[in-house]
Amino acid sequence: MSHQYQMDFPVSWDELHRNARALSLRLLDKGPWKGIIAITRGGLVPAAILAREMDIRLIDTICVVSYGKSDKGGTQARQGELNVLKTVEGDGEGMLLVDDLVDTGKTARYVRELLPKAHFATLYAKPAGKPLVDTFITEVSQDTWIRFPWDMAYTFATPLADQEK
Ligand SMILES: O=P(O)(O)OC[C@H]1O[C@H](OP(=O)(O)OP(=O)(O)O)[C@H](O)[C@@H]1O
Ligand SMILES: Nc1nc2[nH]cnc2c(=O)[nH]1
Ligand SMILES: [Mg+2]
Repeated sequence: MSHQYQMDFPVSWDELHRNARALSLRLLDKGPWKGIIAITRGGLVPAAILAREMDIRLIDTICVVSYGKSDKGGTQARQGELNVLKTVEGDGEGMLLVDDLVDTGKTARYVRELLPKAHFATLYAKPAGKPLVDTFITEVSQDTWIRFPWDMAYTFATPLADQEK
């Protein structure tokens, strides 16, 4: 987590599932959809839940790597380049483009340019990226780092009274 993030926002599997179902409900009303394009890797789990809820069988991916990883395993401020490993054909018409979140909007800007007619949906949005998303569920502040359940493990928590001041 880089210094620009002051707050930690851990998301449980239950919470993620609930949010993904809420997103499905919103998107069902806006369909019909031909298929889903998941933005790897973060969009993969949300895409699987949406596909199940909306009975969508056609799932494609845009595979991107964002450079600028921090030594804590998090992602630094998005100054780095996007390395595109796989893209999709067409203009995205009738397709749902899915990611877990928008932060600075760098990834969103790239995929929107690539697929201008796709409907871009995320579970979480921060203010800088929000204008680039068509549908999202939960807004968090720009200085919040979201921790997804696939990045976490159950571990011992030191009692507050024993923690160093
Ligand atoms: O709005 P931005 O500043 O572009 O940030 C948002 C992107 O960052 C995260 O992906 P990341 O590049 O960390 O890779 P991952 O999905 O493989 O974990 C997240 O899944 C979004 O795709
Ligand atoms: N896990 C995670 N990845 C990100 N990439 C950009 N912002 C975030 C965030 O808040 N959490
Ligand atoms: Mg991602």
